[in-house]
Amino acid sequence: MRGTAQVPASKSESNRALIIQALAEGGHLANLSDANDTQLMQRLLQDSAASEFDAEDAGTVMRFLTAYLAMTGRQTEIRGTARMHERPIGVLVDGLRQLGARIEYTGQEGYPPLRFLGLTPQPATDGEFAELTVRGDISSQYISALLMVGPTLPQGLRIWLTGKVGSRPYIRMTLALMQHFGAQCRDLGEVLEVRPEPYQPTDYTVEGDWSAASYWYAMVALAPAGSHLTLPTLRRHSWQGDQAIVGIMEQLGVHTEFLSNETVRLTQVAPAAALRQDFTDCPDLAQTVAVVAAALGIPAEMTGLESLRIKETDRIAALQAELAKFGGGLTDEGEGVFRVVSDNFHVSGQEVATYHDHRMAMAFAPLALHGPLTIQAPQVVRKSYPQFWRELEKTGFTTDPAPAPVF
Ligand SMILES: O=C(O)C1=C[C@@H](OP(=O)(O)O)[C@@H](O)[C@H](O)C1
Ligand SMILES: C=C(OP(=O)(O)O)C(=O)O
Repeated sequence: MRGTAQVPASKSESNRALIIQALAEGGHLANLSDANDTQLMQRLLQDSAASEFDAEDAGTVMRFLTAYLAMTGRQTEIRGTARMHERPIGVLVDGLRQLGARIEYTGQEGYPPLRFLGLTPQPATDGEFAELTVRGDISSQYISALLMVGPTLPQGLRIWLTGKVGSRPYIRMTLALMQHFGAQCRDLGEVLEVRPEPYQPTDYTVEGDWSAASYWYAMVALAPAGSHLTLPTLRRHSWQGDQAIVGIMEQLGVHTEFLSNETVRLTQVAPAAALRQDFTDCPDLAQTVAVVAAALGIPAEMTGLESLRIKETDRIAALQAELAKFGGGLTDEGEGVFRVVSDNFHVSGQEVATYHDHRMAMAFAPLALHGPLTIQAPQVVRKSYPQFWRELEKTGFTTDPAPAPVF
């Protein structure tokens, strides 16, 4: 395996930049992601008069747009796919209600769909900021959503975080982008503060997506000796926590060299005998790492996987079912510890179910380096990486059917 693979622009950065741009009422965004999640966010933000918004299966769209619609006082509704209606949103709705938003659940309490009935201006509190206490152990997206509307509130916002905070780097990314657009905000650990200073229209160029890059790392890890790959657009000084893939993959046999501040070259090194990794900060890397460790027969202990059960699918159950087809597994050792096991791992024409989850398709695809396999519903990749199958073909894989333009 040799060559260059293009990764998409970061969907997390793109979707934050779009919300902030809408609140800043200006600024040019370059290199927005072609991910469906981003294209969707862009379309919905342009459709300001819609009586109903469909966030489809995009968590960031559902959560960020909910805060945006609520705090701009819109009277409208938001819904999503059947799976989205199983992904909780109560923590965010509670926070927005405390800030004066009138929101109703039109289905099950605590879950989308939602109806927005307008905004009741809140009397100024004694303190400097409007204050919220928000638990951080379900999704960081609620916290990012609240932070981004913070500059528009008359008193700004102070958020006290409680519980184990997952996906922290995504909160830092939110604050960094807000600051880029002129917001005055501070990360004090358990407390996050946003001053009531408006955003300034500012330009921003979105960086390449480190979560998407993880699948190329997986391919280099599983490729024949002597393989190497170049990935442009990945920033050395990134706001994305999923850059953690650099350190994790070093242990799984992939070395990263920064050819410049925006290009990496991946080469092979000897892998470690075992891996222990906490995914609290980088949950989207878990599937990639589990599959590679199983395929290489490297015992891996994985922790911090709590949020995986409420993503596009129950990713723990999906990994367990699909790894088993190859002679691998993910065993629940209790107290939040999962172990990747593999016994005579072999790839010989198995069919991988993808559970409406782009990351299931992309995490299992690299196994094709060890034998033929079928990925069901390959179009799921459009959520974050529509060109994925095309890029695979460019680096020497053969897919049947060949990637269609819709991919
Ligand atoms: O804010 C974001 O852009 C994201 C935060 C993470 O979600 P959680 O905070 O729910 O873990 C991550 O899994 C998701 O893909 C994108
Ligand atoms: C969990 C993900 O996305 P979201 O929560 O935004 O749907 C993901 O992209 O892996």
